[in-house]
Amino acid sequence: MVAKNGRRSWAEPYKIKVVEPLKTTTREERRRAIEEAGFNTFLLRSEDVYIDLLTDSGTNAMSQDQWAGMMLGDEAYAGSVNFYNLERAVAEYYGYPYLVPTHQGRGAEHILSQVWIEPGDHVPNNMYFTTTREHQERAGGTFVDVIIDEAHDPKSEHPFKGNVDLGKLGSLIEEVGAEKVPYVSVAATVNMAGGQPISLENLRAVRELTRSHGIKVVLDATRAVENAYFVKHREAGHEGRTVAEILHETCSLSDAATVSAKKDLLTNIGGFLATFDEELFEEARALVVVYEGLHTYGGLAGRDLEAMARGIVEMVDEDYLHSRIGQVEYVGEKLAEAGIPIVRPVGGHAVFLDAKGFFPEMPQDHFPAQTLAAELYLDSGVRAMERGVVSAGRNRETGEHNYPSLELVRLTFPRRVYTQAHCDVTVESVLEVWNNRENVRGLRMVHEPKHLRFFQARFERL
Ligand SMILES: Cc1ncc(COP(=O)(O)O)c(C=O)c1O
Ligand SMILES: N[C@@H](Cc1ccc(O)cc1)C(=O)O
Repeated sequence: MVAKNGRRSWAEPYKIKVVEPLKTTTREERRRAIEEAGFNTFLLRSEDVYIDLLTDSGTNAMSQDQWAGMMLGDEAYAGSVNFYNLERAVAEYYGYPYLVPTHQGRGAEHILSQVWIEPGDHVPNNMYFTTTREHQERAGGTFVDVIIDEAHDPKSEHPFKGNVDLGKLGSLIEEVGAEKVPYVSVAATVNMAGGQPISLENLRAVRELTRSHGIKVVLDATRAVENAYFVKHREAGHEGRTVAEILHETCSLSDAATVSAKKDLLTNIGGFLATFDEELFEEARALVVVYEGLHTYGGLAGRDLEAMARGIVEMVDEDYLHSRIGQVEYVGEKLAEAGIPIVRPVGGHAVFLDAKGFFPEMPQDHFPAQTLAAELYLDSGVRAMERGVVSAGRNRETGEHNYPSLELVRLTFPRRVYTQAHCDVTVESVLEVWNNRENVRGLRMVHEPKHLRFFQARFERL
């Protein structure tokens, strides 16, 4: 990868002005902390964490321009100037003329699902995302996975593992009837598959196929900028375009988008639903006041809306993106060189460790990925996230665990936060756990919440 100015290095195009001290802990302190947390990294206190790779969501470092914008927050209940700044930025960079702000991504998913899904409908997705599927099912829909098979294979080097399998989509429409498919839910990039992109060619084909049936396309554009970066660098014919142009075209192939602004937009909170569809806009505006707040703030402060508006301008800066994706790739390549099983190719926001590769003998209901995340924390205080059977939850009909083929641990990189030395410490710790993997026992679940269980489930050692 070569940056705009011809640099090969992914060195950061910014310098550090404010620092937040990190605490280091002893192994004994970490043992106590992870036991108290029921071996669930979501239940650790962040002050007990050294390098926090739990998520890239809301954990970004804002720029001086964003912080300056925070001081210009217009905290009016209605018609804040910051809302109009955001509306303008969304229209310019994403292309959608209609905007409904929400407190974060799942607020937008909730409203969209309530408006467009009827009980008995089927909603095809390029793999599931936890909150997206939850809202689709709560609205009475049935989630259907239509991603290509390669996405379920950690070793496949397919450059666009986020692609929709048009055969699977076509069969679903034939089987249940187009009137039972309100929209196709397309994520760019696909979080649970390893931060993998969808190609523009595939998205265009999805658009063609659905148009003839009157089925809408909804983009989960949470990491659509990172997706556009991959399109530029991996898809033939796009190398000469800007990421901003590719983002615009991506959105133009959808009817609406839900966005968690806590990722691409380089903020700590926020989200929105944006659309070309005036009818959806009217209905969403009517619902947002019930669940989130008035339609010009959607549960956010004026200053948050301003940080989002300014983040939109920064997110398409290609030197920034080169460094952001380059950092994740650096960690992935170091791990791969050392023979650690990871999801290939390395995705946009995270490196995913293949827990089945670490513990090939461990049954999936002993929670290999949950176990691996706990071991990593114990070793160094690096916090990662389980993305396997715990995250997949239970089948609503049979009550059995859903057993996903991917049993992963996600090392997720906040934007503009950690240095190369932090990356090196992380790699060393993964290698240490890898070298000691034979002595590790799995876990038993002792507390299981009803919804999105991975957030609060508790475990004990077997
Ligand atoms: C792909 C994707 N969609 C939707 C969401 C939901 O966003 P939020 O956490 O802001 O509610 C997230 C993260 O949660 C995500 O990664
Ligand atoms: N979207 C965020 C936060 C989140 C994490 C896990 C979830 O299953 C849901 C939301 C992320 O991917 O990190």
